[in-house]
Amino acid sequence: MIYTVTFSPCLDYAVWVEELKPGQVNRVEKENMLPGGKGINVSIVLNNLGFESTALGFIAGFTGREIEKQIKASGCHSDFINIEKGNSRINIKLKSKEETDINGIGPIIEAAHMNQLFDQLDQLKQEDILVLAGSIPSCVSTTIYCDIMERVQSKKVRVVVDATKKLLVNVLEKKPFLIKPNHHELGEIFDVELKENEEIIYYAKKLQEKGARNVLISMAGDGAIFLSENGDILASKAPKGQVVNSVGAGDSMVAGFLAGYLEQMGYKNTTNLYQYAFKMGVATGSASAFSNQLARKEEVFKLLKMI
Ligand SMILES: Nc1ncnc2c1ncn2[C@@H]1O[C@H](COP(=O)(O)OP(=O)(O)OP(=O)(O)O)[C@@H](O)[C@H]1O
Ligand SMILES: O=P(O)(O)OC[C@@]1(O)O[C@H](CO)[C@@H](O)[C@@H]1O
Repeated sequence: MIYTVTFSPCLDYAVWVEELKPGQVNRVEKENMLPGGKGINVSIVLNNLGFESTALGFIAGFTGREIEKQIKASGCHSDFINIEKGNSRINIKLKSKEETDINGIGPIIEAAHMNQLFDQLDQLKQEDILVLAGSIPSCVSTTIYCDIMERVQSKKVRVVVDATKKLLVNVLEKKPFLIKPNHHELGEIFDVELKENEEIIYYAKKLQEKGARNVLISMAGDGAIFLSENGDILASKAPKGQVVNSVGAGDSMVAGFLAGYLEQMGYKNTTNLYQYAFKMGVATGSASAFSNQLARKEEVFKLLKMI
């Protein structure tokens, strides 16, 4: 079974404004509101690709109820922990000449809520996959993903981490199965700005040396680079297309990678295991970027042929 954990789920309120005029009243041309948060996006895309998962995490208030309702309606399993005070975030995704994100704060997670999550994680079984993705509220320690990995360590759970800065660096010693920073986030860790593939590979290797088994670096419209635990280094350009909404492209990439990996494992085909998973990741990320909603199977397989 695959489990995703989103500490701070949200409603993503995407608005399209032809020309944004700061300091004035702007009227939107188009809008939509979808459940979001990185782990939740991974669960939704896995479901679109035909893989079951359960979305875990913390929700609160009327926004939390809407997130849960929409996730259920999409056919995903969820088992959220309810926080009594506050509301889950509404994150604004402003589409104009540039894409601007304004992400909310979200409710306070207390020790009792955290214990509930640990109780859920104790139910994980040997060989399950656990995706820890997204930011954490400031009341939670940046060792939390590492603490979770420690809790499930004896079960050989394959853990995927999509996080930034210390939250990501702190898990490396626990040998996560996969990490997926984008190239800006990779640069941020080492306080450098990364442009060339050679530089990106150099710093991605450093994360591998610190413990990550597989490292996937996404580069938005420039594609992605992958360093496998077998020592292979793969690079792919992103397929060309019309970008509609790239929110969740990175999460879709994680879901596509896992779907590709599990598909090949199902066929007991380990020869091109990571190559196929990587291609599926790129295709799924781009399928999300080229669409108003998260990637769907048909679009993914169309793009896969172009990679
Ligand atoms: N403009 C684009 N054109 C084509 N493909 C794209 C574009 N943006 C994203 N993608 C695809 O999605 C993948 C992941 O994108 P990106 O690097 O933006 O992830 P991210 O920064 O983690 O995004 P997010 O946090 O919004 O999920 C890319 O490697 C690429 O395959
Ligand atoms: O604030 P975080 O947790 O880092 O990111 C949250 C978020 O930007 O990530 C997803 C896209 O990856 C969106 O659905 C959501 O709004």
